[in-house]
Amino acid sequence: MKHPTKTLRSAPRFRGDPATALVHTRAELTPARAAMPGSVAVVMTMGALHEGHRELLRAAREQADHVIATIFVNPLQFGPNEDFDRYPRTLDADVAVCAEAGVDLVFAPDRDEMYPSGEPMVRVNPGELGERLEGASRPGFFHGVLTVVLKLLQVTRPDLAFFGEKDYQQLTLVRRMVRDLDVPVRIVGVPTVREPDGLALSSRNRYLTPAERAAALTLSGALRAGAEAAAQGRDGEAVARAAFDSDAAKLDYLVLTDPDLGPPPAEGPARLLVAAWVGSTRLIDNVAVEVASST
Ligand SMILES: Nc1ncnc2c1ncn2[C@@H]1O[C@H](COP(=O)(O)OP(=O)(O)OP(=O)(O)O)[C@@H](O)[C@H]1O
Ligand SMILES: CC(C)(CO)[C@@H](O)C(=O)[O-]
Ligand code: BAL
Repeated sequence: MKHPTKTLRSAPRFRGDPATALVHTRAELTPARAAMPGSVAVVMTMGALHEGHRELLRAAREQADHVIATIFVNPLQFGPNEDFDRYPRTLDADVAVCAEAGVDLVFAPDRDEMYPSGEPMVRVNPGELGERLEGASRPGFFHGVLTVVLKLLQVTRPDLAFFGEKDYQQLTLVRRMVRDLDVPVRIVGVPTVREPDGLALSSRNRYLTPAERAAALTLSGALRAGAEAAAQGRDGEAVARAAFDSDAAKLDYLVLTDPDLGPPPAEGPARLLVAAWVGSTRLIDNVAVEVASST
């Protein structure tokens, strides 16, 4: 069911849709945001929207009076040899998804709008957690992510902001940033949406050939095996490594941690995380684990 939305009179309508406005500049965003009474949620994306993003939008729609979606492929978080140029850009389809999900306002700035002075001199430092896992393979990645997340929080001024657990380290660091820097917003994590066969939805899945799509199942398969083993008191990380098919994909990391990405607990809630290359595509995934004591 489409949730009712309140019309914002001060912003241009997307293709005449009465409920969803599309804006590209802060000058347009500011009055449209100011015209939103009640609570506001933001869902930040890089576009190429899929069912995972739809779940974030649904959760936001349920928990706030108004929803703002942002669509911006942030150059600051891409390394020099990464896929910034290749990243899918499907704005028309994305705005249609947002309209269908009952989003009030889509903010889709270009690079100059977000970074009018070029590369920002001042950036958010994610600390040592930003150097591990994703940060080890993608130097500067979390500086870029947290900087743009903070900027988008400043311009949208939401009460709630929704992030997917698929990017678990990102979610963890956004929570830390908000706490450490006293940003007045509540961060809401949304469980990972998967294909029926277990593959975590990701915009980068579009890069996969059919053979690579099949090979990519080794990520979720290994996590499942590891989680089951840990729940039975066995070494979840070791079992997951053994289950990972290194002919199908090239492993980057596969680690068991505590829920805050610290050392793994002997017992209780934990997280198992994986990153791997499938052909030229780098994919990540993770699951919640309940470690049973081995004694
Ligand atoms: N399968 C998913 N389930 C839940 N949330 C998701 C899923 N995929 C992405 N998200 C969330 O959507 C938000 C926007 O992510 P983004 O636009 O980068 O999509 P993505 O699929 O993660 O792309 P990429 O393939 O580049 O990693 C993030 O908070 C991300 O965690
Ligand atoms: C949070 C985010 C939109 C910042 O560019 C991006 O990292 C993403 O899509 O997960
Ligand atoms: N999905 C997180 C953003 C990125 O991988 O660049």
